[in-house]
Amino acid sequence: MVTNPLDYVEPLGKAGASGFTFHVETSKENWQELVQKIKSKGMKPGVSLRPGTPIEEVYPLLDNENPVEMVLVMTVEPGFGGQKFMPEMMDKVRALRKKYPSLDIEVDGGLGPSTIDLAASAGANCIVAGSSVFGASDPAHVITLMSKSVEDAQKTS
Ligand SMILES: O=C(CO)[C@@H](O)[C@H](O)COP(=O)(O)O
Repeated sequence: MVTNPLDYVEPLGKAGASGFTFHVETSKENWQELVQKIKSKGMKPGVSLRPGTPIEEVYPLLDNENPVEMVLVMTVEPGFGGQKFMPEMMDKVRALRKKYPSLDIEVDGGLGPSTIDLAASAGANCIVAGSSVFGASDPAHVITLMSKSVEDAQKTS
């Protein structure tokens, strides 16, 4: 999480990033400028929200003629890996999936074999996982398991 995302759009675009996600909490005044600049650099714009931020705060960024294309629901406070997944954040994922059936919805924080089904069944289709993968004896197995959970949930939704 950075407080001045606009400063990073150009360097990340030059470095070859394909997407750029900024926090709604730090971008209330300039999100439209941010989205425009991110797209002009060939990146996909996304918006993220902290656990204490209501989901309604991202709706204006989606219900817009130049919308963000992904929402990242933080399932821990941003800052560091290894924190505990907050299952109550799945209400936000469910609300988003109901309102925007084809939106990319990402979750980040505490995702692993024991929490992936909650996120997948709520409607998340992009998963950020740190410790559960890098701390596993068989990281490929954990990735396969989580991918399957998301794919299976999408088939039944
Ligand atoms: O860095 C953060 C949040 O800022 C973490 O949420 C990681 O992005 C994922 O780490 P794990 O929770 O999977 O260990």
